[in-house]
Amino acid sequence: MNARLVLTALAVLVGLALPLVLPLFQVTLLVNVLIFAIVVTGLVLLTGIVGLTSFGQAAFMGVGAYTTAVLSTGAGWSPWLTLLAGFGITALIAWLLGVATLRMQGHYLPLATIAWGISLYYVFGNSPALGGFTGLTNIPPVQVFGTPLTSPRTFAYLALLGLGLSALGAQFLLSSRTGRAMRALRGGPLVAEAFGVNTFGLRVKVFVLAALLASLAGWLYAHSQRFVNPTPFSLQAGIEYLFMAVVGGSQHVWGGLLGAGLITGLREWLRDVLPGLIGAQGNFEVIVFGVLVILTLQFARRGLWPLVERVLPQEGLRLLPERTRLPERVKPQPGTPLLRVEHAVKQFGGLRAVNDVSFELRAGEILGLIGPNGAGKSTLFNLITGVNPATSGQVTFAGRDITRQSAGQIHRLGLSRTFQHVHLLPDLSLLANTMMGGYARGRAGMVASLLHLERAEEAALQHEALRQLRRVGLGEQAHLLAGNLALGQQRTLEVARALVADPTLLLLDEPAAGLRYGEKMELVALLRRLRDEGVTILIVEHDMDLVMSLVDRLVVMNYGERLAEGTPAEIRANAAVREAYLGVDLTDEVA
Ligand SMILES: Nc1ncnc2c1ncn2[C@@H]1O[C@H](COP(=O)(O)OP(=O)(O)OP(=O)(O)O)[C@@H](O)[C@H]1O
Repeated sequence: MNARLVLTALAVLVGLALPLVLPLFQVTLLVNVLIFAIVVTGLVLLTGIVGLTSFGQAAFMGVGAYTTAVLSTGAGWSPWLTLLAGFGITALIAWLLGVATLRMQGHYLPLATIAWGISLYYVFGNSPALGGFTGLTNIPPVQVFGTPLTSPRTFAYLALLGLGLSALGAQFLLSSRTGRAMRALRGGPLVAEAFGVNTFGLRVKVFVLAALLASLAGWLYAHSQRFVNPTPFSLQAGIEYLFMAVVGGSQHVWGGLLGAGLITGLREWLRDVLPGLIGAQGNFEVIVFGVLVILTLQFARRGLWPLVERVLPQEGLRLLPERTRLPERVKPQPGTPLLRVEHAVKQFGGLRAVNDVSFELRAGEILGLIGPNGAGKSTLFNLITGVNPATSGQVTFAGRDITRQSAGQIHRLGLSRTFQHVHLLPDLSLLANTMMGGYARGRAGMVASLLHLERAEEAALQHEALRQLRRVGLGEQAHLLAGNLALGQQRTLEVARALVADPTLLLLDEPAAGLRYGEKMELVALLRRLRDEGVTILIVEHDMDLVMSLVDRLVVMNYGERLAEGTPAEIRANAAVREAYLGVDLTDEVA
């Protein structure tokens, strides 16, 4: 029996018993904790996982609360209908805000959510139709099977259901293809885009989802209090939700509940004790929260939940039964042209980083791209992978013109890559990291993931990832965390991840950088084995020894131009290349 499952079941049982056994005052507090935890669950997904900060979650909560307050008191709508209305309005606002700000990197979203939080507070407070700063009263109770939930004890079960569904959906999402793409977004769009993720679309979706969770919380809040006023939906409340996420552990769904519980409980306690200690009335607890957040960031950067996690039993590798296999790509015949670069130019202002470079790569070969520092190798690499398009010239891959295509579109045509600086998800297992490479081979979207309806596809991805891990020699470590691997193994893991995409062309960006001699030898052996299995490889590398002993042909660049092209023996004998690599005696080095 899975120990974690038992603990979760116990936690659920305790949760179900609490509304019955606690004194009424504490049940009211519990209801608030559960409602706040729903908002923080959204922040876990948005801020903890994807890395986008929103100060506006309390305002989205306000949209849900005021929608139900207005429609259920003024128009006599059933609260169940007003919940849907709140979702509709929230989704529209969040989508508009997201589309306007999420295309841009940087602080646009946090600033926009601050503006949104402040303005909505004053809209609520200054609208007579919304009751101004006094708010709206006489909100009807929610009815379940004809029974009105008027007591906090019964209402707590509705809040528990709301949080339970939100947390379960969030957990399901995080353990899915979409969840892995969300995690990959955290370090910037580069990796996610390289594996075919529509990064902008995904950011908008997560932002809307987090807003919907806040809206649900607002609806619950309005019907638990039975009145609304603007205070709980102010910018300050929005900041407090971020505090909860940071203190609890913003990358964990359980961390959200822990943070909501700690901050809410602490606030009640401080409100009792602080005025006595200080001798004056005021919101002094906010100062304590500020100190608490600073201390958390100093001593437990990832919040308190990871500390709890350390003492919990660790989860082993749980494989789903494989029912189907992922469809495979038709591979080109060995020797047929696969990639063609023609007169490629890349201009950065006055600098031509790539100047009229042409070469061809045929299926089944390993081609090396070498050149001294600043020769333009990385720029050419970016131009082939769609990270940075060419200023002029043409790049053809698998018979298609990819010159103006995005990284994701090119990836879907069969090009898969590794990175010069390793980009892995250190907190995830090798298996989960490898599965990220198969993103473009899956179909399941966010809704299917939230509902756990993508298990057959997930199983197929798991088994394909495990096959690729075994192929590169990491099968035994599949359950370990990627962050615990040595650099050489991390680079090998990136190769496995790229292979899960079932590529026709594997692009390796300086795979030997930073490796020790033994690790380099292992890498060479692996790449040779892959070539023998028919994988086509383009490798950009500094290490001449490694390149010369591995590749079939070489393209040498210097000052942005193609200096030479040929077999390792021809390149070694080339006088111009020797000159470009002044001080590097190619003959000696390889001997
Ligand atoms: N985004 C950019 N903006 C302006 N100049 C750039 C940009 N990217 C690269 N360059 C310049 O283009 C030239 C080629 O750089 P590139 O990184 O492609 O060379 P490289 O051969 O990969 O070098 P290294 O081996 O050191 O990584 C360099 O002079 C570099 O400063």
